[in-house]
Amino acid sequence: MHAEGLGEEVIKDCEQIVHSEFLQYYTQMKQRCEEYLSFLGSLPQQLERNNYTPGILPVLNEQDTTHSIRPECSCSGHGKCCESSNTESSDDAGIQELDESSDEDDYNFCDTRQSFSDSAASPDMRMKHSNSSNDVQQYNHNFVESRSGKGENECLLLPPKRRTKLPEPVEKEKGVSLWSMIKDNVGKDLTRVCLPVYFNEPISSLQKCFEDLEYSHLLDHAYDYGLKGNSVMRTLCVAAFAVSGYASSDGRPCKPFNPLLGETYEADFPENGIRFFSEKVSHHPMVMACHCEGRGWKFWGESNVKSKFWGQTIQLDPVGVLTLEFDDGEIFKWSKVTTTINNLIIGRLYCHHHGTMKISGNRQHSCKLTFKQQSFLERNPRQVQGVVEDIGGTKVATLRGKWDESLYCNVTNDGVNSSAESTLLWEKHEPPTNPTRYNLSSFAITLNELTPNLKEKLPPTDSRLRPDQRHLENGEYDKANSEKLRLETRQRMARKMQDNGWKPRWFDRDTEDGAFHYTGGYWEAREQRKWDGCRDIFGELPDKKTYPACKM
Ligand SMILES: CC(C)CCC[C@@H](C)[C@H]1CC[C@H]2[C@@H]3CC=C4C[C@@H](O)CC[C@]4(C)[C@H]3CC[C@]12C
Repeated sequence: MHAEGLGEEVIKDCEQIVHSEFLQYYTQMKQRCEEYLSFLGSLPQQLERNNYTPGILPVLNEQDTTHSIRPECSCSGHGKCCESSNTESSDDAGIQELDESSDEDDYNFCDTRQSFSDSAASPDMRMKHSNSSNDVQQYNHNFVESRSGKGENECLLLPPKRRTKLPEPVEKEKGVSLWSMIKDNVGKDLTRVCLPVYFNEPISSLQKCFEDLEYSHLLDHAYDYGLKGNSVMRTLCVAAFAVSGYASSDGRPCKPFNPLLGETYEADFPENGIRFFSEKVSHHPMVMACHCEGRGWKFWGESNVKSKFWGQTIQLDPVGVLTLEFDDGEIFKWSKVTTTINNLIIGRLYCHHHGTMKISGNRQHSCKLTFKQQSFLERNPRQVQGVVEDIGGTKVATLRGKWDESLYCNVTNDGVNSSAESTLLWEKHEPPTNPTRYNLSSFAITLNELTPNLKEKLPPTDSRLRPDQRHLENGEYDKANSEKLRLETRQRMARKMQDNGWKPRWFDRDTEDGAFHYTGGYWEAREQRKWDGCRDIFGELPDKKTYPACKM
């Protein structure tokens, strides 16, 4: 370059660029090697677990790819935390249905076909922050990229190929206005109004719970940071994870399906190193319990929202605590903040999240996050701010960003900012290239996929087998509506079943109003396709003779 007459400064710049690109490449390769090594390390166990004949390798690029997560459950973390949440709103990984009390029970279904303008979801493109490129940020970027589907084919783990779009709708969309549905119910509790399927998205609330784990890699980072003794970064990553669960709620105007009592959902995502399971454990009140195992951590909780209808808005206050336990014994607990759904009657329906979330750890650090209340004149809505404090209450790090965009942190030393530059902790994935009318994220698009291979392995209770939801996904609206009505008739028996002592199949609780915890055994039962006690909840109503057999 000297010989070509280039100036010293230009040469330095070039060196810098080459150096930073090399560093980026190096980090990426290191990451991939680590994943590959951990995968290789887990192979003998997997082969043993799956009884593969020696010499015959399992097929890896299928939906049911096995991975290195221990199947057993540990709920030892319950109640160990030094402090629990201070928010009255709370909840689990989760998500639940708007209709908390009687959902579609006393339905007054009317099939008015007018304009369904509210749901014209348009995924808005947001400005990307082009900020500092330090190691953590780069590491996160690479990680996000290798998991976001872009780098899918290069990934050494050969993850199952997941779909990138929903099926083309069979029928033309029907237009129905929400106002036409609720105008005859003014003064009644809107949550009790039964809506036709056009207001639903083809996702059940159990699947929606799993959406909170889209950015589970943050927990993998948190685990690694903790092992290296960096407790502040661990706490920051946990906080980023807790916020990231809200990202997919942006611009989603439709209602998830309310699962039937005993409905379940499994998500085996070896490419993310996680295995998730959830069950609807109570209909009155509506509660879903979930349990997820990742690399070095477990996450569990239950979701249950208390809703208040204010006319043009609905306020949802989640109830329940989420627990995250790392394999080294560190535990964090938190509760979700309040969600308000706005513009129910006029305008574009949207929701916002507000309140304080206290993430309490049982060791050195805890974090307090504030989801700012949205004001009418707010120029910068959806903001989240937070502080990480040590046990003595000293502020050691701050966090800021937006729940629908990204989060940055600043670690402070002795109360002084150690660097003026913020570090990117988390950034929302790009919207899908094939947008859906429900505005689902790329991750959400994959959740209801049912391959023939997976179908064979599922229990009869899995959300993917729910016929009305499947019809909606296929754009068969009339069939979806009639199946929805049939299942709602069935659902009306749920209260009776619960009163008669119905018990969830995979979760249990110590006291009548205690927290549900996973009793284990789902993945083991799946290996043997032994679905004892799992009824065909989506089939025709059982006749009187067989009815008492349903675990009453
Ligand atoms: C009347 C109908 C059409 C309105 C549609 C309402 C949609 C937007 C509502 C229905 C149920 C709601 C969800 C219910 C519960 C939770 C859990 C909470 O911790 C985060 C928000 C979240 C995930 C809500 C997001 C908004 C939601 C999906």
